[in-house]
Amino acid sequence: MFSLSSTVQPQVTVPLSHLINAFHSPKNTSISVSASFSQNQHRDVVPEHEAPSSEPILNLRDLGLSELKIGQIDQLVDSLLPGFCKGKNVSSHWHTSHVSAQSFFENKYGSLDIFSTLRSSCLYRQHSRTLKRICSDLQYWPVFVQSRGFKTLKSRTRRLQSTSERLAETQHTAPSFVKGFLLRDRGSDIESLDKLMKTKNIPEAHQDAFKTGFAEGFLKAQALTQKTNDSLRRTRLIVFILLVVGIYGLLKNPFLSVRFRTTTGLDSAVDPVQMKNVTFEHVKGVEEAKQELQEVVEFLKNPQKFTVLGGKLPKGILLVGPPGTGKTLLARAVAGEADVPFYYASGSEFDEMFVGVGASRIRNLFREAKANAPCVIFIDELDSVGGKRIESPMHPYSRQTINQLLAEMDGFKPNEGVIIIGATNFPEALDNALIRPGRFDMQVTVPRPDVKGRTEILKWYLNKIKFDQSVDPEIIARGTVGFSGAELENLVNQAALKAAVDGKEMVTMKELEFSKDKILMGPERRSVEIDNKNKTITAYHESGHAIIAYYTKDAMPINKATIMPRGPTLGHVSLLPENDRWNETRAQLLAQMDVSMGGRVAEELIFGTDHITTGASSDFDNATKIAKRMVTKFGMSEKLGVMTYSDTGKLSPETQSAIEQEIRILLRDSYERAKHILKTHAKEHKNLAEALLTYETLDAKEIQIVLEGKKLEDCSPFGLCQWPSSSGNSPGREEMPA
Ligand SMILES: Nc1ncnc2c1ncn2[C@@H]1O[C@H](COP(=O)(O)OP(=O)(O)OP(=O)(O)O)[C@@H](O)[C@H]1O
Ligand SMILES: [Zn+2]
Repeated sequence: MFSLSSTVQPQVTVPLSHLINAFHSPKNTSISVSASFSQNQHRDVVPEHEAPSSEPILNLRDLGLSELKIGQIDQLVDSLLPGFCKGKNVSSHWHTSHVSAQSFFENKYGSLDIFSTLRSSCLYRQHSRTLKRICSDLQYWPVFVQSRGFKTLKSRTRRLQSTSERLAETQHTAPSFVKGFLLRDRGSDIESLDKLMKTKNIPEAHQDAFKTGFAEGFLKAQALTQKTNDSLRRTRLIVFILLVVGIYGLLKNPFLSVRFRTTTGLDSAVDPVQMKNVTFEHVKGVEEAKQELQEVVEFLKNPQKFTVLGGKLPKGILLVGPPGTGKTLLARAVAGEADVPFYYASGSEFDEMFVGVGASRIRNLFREAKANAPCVIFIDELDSVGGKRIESPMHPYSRQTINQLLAEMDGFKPNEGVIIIGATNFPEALDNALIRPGRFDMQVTVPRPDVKGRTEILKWYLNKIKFDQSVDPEIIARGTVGFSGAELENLVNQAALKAAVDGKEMVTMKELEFSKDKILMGPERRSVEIDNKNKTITAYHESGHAIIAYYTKDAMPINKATIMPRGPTLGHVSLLPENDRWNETRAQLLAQMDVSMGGRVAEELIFGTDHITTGASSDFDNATKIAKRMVTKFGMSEKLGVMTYSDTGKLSPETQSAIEQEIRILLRDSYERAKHILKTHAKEHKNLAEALLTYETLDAKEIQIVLEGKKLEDCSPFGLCQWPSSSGNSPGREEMPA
């Protein structure tokens, strides 16, 4: 007797000892997968003498029986059950057709149709009903459904053939560990042997062989389960190693490690950076701040010099100033000058949603720094960690973090060699406890650079690029009031990019002016189609501003006039103060108002009252602001006297109307002065507007040439004209009326 167990394709498993006697020696084949059975279900049916654990278990295919012929099956049955086939040579209709059916099956599936082979055997012919039922049941028997874990297998009643094909395919393509998952024990799906034999009415005589077959299958399944478990264990080990390597890689990646650090708090603060390459030489235009920090450098270099006299140096230094003025650069320079480690931390790194994470980062940072003293700890955006200790849903644990910072600052001695430099744009937002003596007790202001500082910064960054000798950094510095060091660096960089785009070999004033205007007013809008009428209005409007600026003594010198649309404007005139203005005189304020009025006055004089445009609104804004400040803040109105009026909404109606009256008078007078100048210089006004229509942009020298009545085309680059000095104070300037 033999039992059938199925794998990828139906296989027949028989007790090996019987088979070896009956047939030729076994062949090894590639993969043999047997159905797995529940150990609990079948352990009791394994005959001990039949299944020694050392005996290799093979199925028909292992034994080279996939090419089983009918005669061989009969022979097999005969050897297993002597006399079983004797005298039972019953002819069958299968006999004539099985060869073609079998070869068809082999052609189509590349393997033997074991069922048709079985059907042709004497076993089948003798017990056709029983075996037919077994064969047909086996096609739906759950033992075949080894890929039940797959969603593609929709029901238990799927046909054996398709299941086998699918599994066969998976076997070829899937890696071994997947196969392990595929072939996991499905014991609960398998009917017990006793039950099966009862329901299938197996004759008494055949039951032993059936049970033996089952036992063989069971042992086979056990061997397979062992193999699967090994492969799973190997897979888990590989996955674990990959995971460890992956996490290590993430931590080593600088960008990711920062992210990791900010989200886990598992790190030990930051790695120190040696700042040898950044010194005070790299920081320009902030001389006072550098001088103040020089003594800190001395302390870091030679702490004994200070401790001998019993002096104490501040533990913390607070750098206060607008963004981009070089606070971080200064802190780096302190570490670089002293040649000590520099620990950088941004306040926002300590701002955490999770309790204790921010505080633990502070602890780690200070622990590392103390271990490496002397050193500099720099905390950027100090206000985000050391802000006033208020409970807020946005920063639920800020109180804890700042307390930790205070504790750490108290926890080391002043002369321990750790200097903490904090930077903030909002010193007023800092917690008072943080700025008391003993903590951040030294405050250094880092302001926006003045014209001298800007010139130095521009020169520093110009020296890093190729620039033409005609470039005058001071002119750019004068036109960049309020620019920070970072903005000036950006200006030079943008000029270099522009020169590269235009295919120039070096940066000239043109590119520097271009990038300045771009930063101040937005990019050029060359693509904007402006009709001639509007262009003409713009040219006369801008010339109006330029003429007033040129002929008014206290106005700032002109730098440039253009009718190239840029940002929200259709054109503009830029004026350059000779120096940064710390104070402005009444005459200078009135001159600024007059220059603002020049645009509208020009429109009115040239095109008539009915054709004035909306283009002067920002000019009026500007002029009105100046007039209002003169009256309400600077005590420059005779009628209202030397008094400030801060909240004009709370003033009496009389005072309010008096203020309005004064402002109106100032603006009206300004308008009249501008009108007078433009009427007086109508010819120059016209020449300048036409030059602008022709050349689009004119610089200070070109404007002066036009206003002196010369033609620009006569002044070739070969020097036919004498360029006037660039001081900007034209000889034609009129005295400002009082
Ligand atoms: N005074 C300066 N001299 C030279 N370069 C400067 C100066 N100020 C700023 N820079 C340039 O601008 C960059 C940014 O400056 P930095 O980060 O030091 O400014 P910050 O004051 O710390 O700004 P924030 O307050 O936004 O942190 C610097 O790396 C440097 O290249
Ligand atoms: Zn204007």
